[in-house]
Amino acid sequence: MTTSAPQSLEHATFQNSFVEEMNGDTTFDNTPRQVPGYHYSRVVPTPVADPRLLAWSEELAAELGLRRPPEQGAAVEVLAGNRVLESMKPFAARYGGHQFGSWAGQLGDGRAISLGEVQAPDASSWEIQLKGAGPTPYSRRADGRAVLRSSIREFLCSEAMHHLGVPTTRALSLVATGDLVVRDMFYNGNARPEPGAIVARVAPTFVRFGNFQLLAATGEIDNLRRLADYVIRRYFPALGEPSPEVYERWFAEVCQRTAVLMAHWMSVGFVHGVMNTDNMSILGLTIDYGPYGWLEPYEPGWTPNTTDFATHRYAFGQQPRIGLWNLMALAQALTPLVPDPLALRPHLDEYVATFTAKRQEMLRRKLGLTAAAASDDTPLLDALLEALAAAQVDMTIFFRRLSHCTYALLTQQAEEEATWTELLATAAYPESPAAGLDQLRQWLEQYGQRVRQETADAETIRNGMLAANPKYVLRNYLAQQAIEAAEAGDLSGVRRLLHVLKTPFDEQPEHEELAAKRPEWAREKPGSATLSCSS
Ligand SMILES: Nc1ncnc2c1ncn2[C@@H]1O[C@H](COP(=O)(O)OP(=O)(O)OP(=O)(O)O)[C@@H](O)[C@H]1O
Ligand SMILES: [Mg+2]
Repeated sequence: MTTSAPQSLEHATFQNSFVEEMNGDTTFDNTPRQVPGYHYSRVVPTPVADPRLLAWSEELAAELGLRRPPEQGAAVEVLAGNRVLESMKPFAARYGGHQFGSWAGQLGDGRAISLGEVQAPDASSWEIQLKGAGPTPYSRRADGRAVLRSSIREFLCSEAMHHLGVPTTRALSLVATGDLVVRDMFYNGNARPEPGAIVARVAPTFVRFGNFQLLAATGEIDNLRRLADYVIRRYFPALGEPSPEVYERWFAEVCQRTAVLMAHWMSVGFVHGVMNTDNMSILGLTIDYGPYGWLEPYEPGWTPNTTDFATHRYAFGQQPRIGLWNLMALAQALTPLVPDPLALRPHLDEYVATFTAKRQEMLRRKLGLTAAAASDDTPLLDALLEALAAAQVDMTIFFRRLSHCTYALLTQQAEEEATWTELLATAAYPESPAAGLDQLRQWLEQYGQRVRQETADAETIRNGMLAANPKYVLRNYLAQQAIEAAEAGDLSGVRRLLHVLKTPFDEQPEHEELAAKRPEWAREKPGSATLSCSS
């Protein structure tokens, strides 16, 4: 793919670096089993009945130099796994992981099948992976498939996160399979057939913490080193040729990237929902859009994942801590590669420092504050997070409105007290505690004093804030409404969200209703307020 004219996917030439450089199980036997000694298993996607293109990411396709295919035809056959190109060597990766804090042993790609890598016009290399493409040796007792509702969620959120500036795997296409998939959505004995779908995901690599963990756990140290060397040479070339010192620097880099990722999630109100170590990208990307959710009322203890209701291990406010826990698990796995395992420890402390600094920097941007040597804003920022948790206002609306209110304050367009009253009324939910709203009002008064010390003009401050506080995020109820319509054959909701979420920082007045607070009906609604891992 070196020509500049976009080409159709079926004419792309794939490279297969993972397959060629790693150790592969080439039995092509999909019997669920342990696959010791290997990094991956060669597999072939299982064809589906009637693949049709439902959605396509124009921006990602442009980056990859690909042309939008028609609804049916050769390219869609590739995106559904019905057609394997000659240059492809599809595989399922072998990995393990800690699930909800417990070591789960071998997991692996049970329904994701990588097709290989394509080279973009800018010479960057991108792996394309089909999620829901059929059984692999890692499917355990499951079917290797994915349903339409979870595939819509993965497709939309991957692209929405990218346009918000959050590091993430991408989604190129959403394809309906024409097959039915049986799922018990809440594991309560109500299994039903649902339409199946496949998302083509795209990332430089999908290697996870769990790939390393499994090799360490089974004592496959040569394979562990080989995987680390592959990842470092291909994805962290600036660190130099692999050596014990380079392994350490690489771990430090993974800590940094994970810290930055956590700061991004906290800044936009994203709750991943299943931060198991098999869902942690070695590149620091958001990976696996399962039972995720977006904070509406600001509640640090909130998670949409019903599987996690007992412990709230992966609740919004826990995420930075879990990032650290997961990095400790990765450090444990990498100890055979470094002479002094204790040498990895300081990088875990650096994770905390990087997260704290990045979080503060992002919060200051959201508030229109520049780092002033004269004032330490830490107490103000900490007090904001406490006040938001006490008031439980809508996070996205609060910050977006604040951008406009700050402008009004600085230009003296409105009286300060009235400005804050309007802001709180706009962002509050019926259940927002009155005492919490008072606390947030007091915080706003302190903030008013602080922001007046900024030297930039009001318009610059407002524009900076508007570029840091999105108007549109993939609210839980909006995704659910689009899914229900899509299941009834109407894809306009999916397409509209895809379109609006491309420019989440723009006003887009014609789409104002997609910026609305969660309606009361959505408060407890399954699929909106609550989700499970059944997908
Ligand atoms: N329907 C399924 N068929 C086979 N394996 C599955 C299925 N659903 C999940 N798995 C496997 O169960 C494990 C944990 O699932 P999890 O929900 O984290 O992943 P996922 O949503 O399938 O995928 P990914 O992490 O690739 O986005 C993984 O090994 C995954 O491949
Ligand atoms: Mg997963």
